[in-house]
Amino acid sequence: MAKLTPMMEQYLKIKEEAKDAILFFRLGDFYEIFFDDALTASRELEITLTGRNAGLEERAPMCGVPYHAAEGYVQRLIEKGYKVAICEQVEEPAAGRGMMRREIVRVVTPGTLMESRALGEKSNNYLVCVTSSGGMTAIAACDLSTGDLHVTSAPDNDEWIKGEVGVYQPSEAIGDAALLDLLGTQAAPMERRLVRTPWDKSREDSAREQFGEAVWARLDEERRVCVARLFAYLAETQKRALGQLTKISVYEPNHYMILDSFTRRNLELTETVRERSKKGSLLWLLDRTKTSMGARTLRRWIDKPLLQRSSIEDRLEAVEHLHRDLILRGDVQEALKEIYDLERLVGRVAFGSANGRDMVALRDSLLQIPGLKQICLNSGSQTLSSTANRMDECAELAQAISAAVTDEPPVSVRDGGLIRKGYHEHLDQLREASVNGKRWIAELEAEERRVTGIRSLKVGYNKVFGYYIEITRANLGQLPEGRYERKQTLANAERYITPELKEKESLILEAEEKMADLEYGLFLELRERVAERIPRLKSLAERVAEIDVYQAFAEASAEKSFVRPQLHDGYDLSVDNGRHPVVEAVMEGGSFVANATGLAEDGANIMLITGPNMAGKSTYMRQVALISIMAQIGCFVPADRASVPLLDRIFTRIGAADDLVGGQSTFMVEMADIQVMTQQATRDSLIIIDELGRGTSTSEGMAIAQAVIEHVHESIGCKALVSTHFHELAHLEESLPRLRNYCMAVRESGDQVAFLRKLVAGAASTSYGIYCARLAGLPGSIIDRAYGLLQGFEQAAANVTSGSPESAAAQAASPVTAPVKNKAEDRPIASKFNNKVEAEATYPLPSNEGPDRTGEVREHAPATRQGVVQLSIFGEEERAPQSAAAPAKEDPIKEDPKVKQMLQRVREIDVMNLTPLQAMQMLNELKLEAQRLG
Ligand SMILES: Nc1ncnc2c1ncn2[C@@H]1O[C@H](COP(=O)(O)OP(=O)(O)OP(=O)(O)O)[C@@H](O)[C@H]1O
Repeated sequence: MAKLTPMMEQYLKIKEEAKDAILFFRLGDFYEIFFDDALTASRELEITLTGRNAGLEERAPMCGVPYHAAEGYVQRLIEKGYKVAICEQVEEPAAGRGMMRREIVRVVTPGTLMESRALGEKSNNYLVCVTSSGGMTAIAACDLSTGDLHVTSAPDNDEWIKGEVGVYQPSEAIGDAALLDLLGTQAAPMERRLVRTPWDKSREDSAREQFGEAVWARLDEERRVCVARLFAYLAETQKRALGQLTKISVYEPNHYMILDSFTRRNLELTETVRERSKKGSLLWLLDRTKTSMGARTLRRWIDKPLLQRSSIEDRLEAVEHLHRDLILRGDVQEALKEIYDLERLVGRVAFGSANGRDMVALRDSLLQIPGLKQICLNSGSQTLSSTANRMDECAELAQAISAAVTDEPPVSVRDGGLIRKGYHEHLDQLREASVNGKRWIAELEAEERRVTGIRSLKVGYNKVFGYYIEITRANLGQLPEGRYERKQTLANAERYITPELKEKESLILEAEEKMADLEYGLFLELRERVAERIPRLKSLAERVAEIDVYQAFAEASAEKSFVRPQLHDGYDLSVDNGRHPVVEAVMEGGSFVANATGLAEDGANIMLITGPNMAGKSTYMRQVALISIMAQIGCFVPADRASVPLLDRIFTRIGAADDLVGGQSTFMVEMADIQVMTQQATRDSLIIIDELGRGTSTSEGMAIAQAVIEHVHESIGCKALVSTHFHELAHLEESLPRLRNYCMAVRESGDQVAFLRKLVAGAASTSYGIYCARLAGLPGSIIDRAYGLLQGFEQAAANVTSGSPESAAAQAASPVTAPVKNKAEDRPIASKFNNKVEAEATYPLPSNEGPDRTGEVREHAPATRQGVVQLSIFGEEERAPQSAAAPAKEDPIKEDPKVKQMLQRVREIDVMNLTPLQAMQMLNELKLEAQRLG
């Protein structure tokens, strides 16, 4: 039996502790990686795979990286989603002893990075822990690099978990395995690849000790469970004190507007849908922050709009002052510019990696605080004053750093040059000794040249021999015998020493070594003092970040002509000349067309928007949501005037963001979203659905769309914006009193169509789909063929008889605004719907009039001016004709004998007993008859 070498035995023992990580095993100047880890690492890092005798029959696969370059390699593995365990030698090598002790000193994971290029300056790097207990799910999110720790909980609910975790865009998740699986299927909305580790170890006692009894006592049970597990993970991976974790911010989910991850993406709050880049998002537009802390806070605010009016008003008050007063804004910006990333600094102090330069940066930042505080106190803004009053200047800390640290310290903290003269007496003495020694040596050169007469004689230094006197071979003859001791012979020169020189040398070296040690010790003392003030520094950082976001809002609002929104506790949402802030910003020459919005409790709360492709429907609907979000984060809004209620939630179902996750079809994704919406929307929510009901057959899509709209209207009662290509749904305005039709105006001239981007009352009647296809540059042959086919379809629809092709049947069915299946199904409609059925015919339009008989809009006059026969089958109950439809009913055209005759025909049909196919045939007969009657 082969026997493992002792080193390999040690390796395998340690590897047991870090099974899910790649183990970096320190051997001298290298980290060596063995076995499967070596196969992975050599592949991922593109480093050579070798082998090492392990005492086994075969050599163990091995690869390695030099320890001084390890950070970059670790980094690359983390970015690829691995964890790395760093194993060091934890005792000095000594002769005659057996194996040196080695231990894992830290496990680096994506969610626990402390300092690396992967940490975006302006974004947090979160590790989340998700646990469920007693019917409640708790989520804790921690950014170890800044010391942020948030925790919340809610009754178990998959949608909530996915949405809430999505807010943090974590790079790593731990906790209950089942919950992690849930996150896995929703990986798409996350910014980065999510590394998941099931984790059930808990350290409640140490967590309680860390945050204090008082804080712990206030946490609900499920939140304690979650934090204790998170804490165990951090303790086991970091293996050091976590001084930066001083505070738990506990929040209730219902204190913020709820935005699920799809809505967040659809509205492009922090990244765009297509490129997933910050550029082009709301965050990008508003980010005028001057500090990294401010930038991270802005992102958090955008992700969590507030629901308490007073808190929003406080923010708006500060923004208003900074918006109005240019000088104030300028002063605040100047002060902020000099403030360093205090949060990350605090993280590095706690982690033990802060160096002299960090201290200088901290000092310079702290020196800005009194000035910033004064500016805010004099600003006249209550919010700014109260924030300033809560700012702890930490003046004694700035002083201590100033007194101790030189102005330009080196990167390393081990090699001296850190501590200022006059700070420490013994250090000054050592320095003096070293300086004197060096002066003596400098003088020695001149003196010996004089005595020997050798002008090229020089005193030099190297690491191996120390100080020496060097004389070139040519001058050796001049050197008096026995003056120096020979030390080293070079090709061209001899090097000598003298006892006195060696004496001075040891003085200097000793002093220097002592100085470096002493300086390091003094620096650690200072860092310790900073560490004691971490909680104060962290809350100072929060205040600074807050002020930074206020000025960013003010700056963007001034530049983009936003106005302060009026918030109220009521229902109605009313906006004059609202704009989409980002679309407007990227459009040249101020050509964005502003549009009003009015959604009222006693008027209409559902806007049904029809209109051609490319008309601006999605932009308009997103703009309404963005205005609400901007108001609720405390920013001014892109409008001439906006009066907005507090929305508890925004749901969006917008086509462009369709990520076909987990093999679901577009239609299934849509239906799943709608299901969540119908379940969770309240009266105070806003629903946005773009192109409701697409993705399935026309009649089924339309049927679903109508049913959903009716449900929103009757059962939820919230504000809703719905766009659809089913122009036939416009009739809903007659039966649903709180729904209004709108469309995007279009001007047709010849075969040109101009999109006016103006929202007007009334319904549109064509999609200009083929026209848009032409704009998109499809070949002329395809466009011509499409127009030809369209005509054919329309013709076929008009002539359809029993057994006709399905496509034609679908076309023919399109005017049937009822969930009639177009596949022949023999049950009568009545048995299927089992309720009141009503039939009605509409009549030909006079040729010079658009469908909008009120005459408000002429520009979207449709191409189809023939009459349609409409057969409506309503669900559940008979709906009395609504007042909105009344003018149409009294229309003199209805008195026309031909029309009367048609209406009579329709009323005679026994719709209740028709099968869907029969209904369609009947419909077409009616159409033909209408045509015959002219
Ligand atoms: N109010 C506006 N003013 C100026 N340009 C606008 C406006 N609204 C939209 N646009 C421009 O029109 C383009 C199309 O807008 P949008 O995507 O909203 O159309 P849509 O009606 O939803 O189209 P589709 O039905 O094809 O999705 C946008 O990319 C934008 O550049």
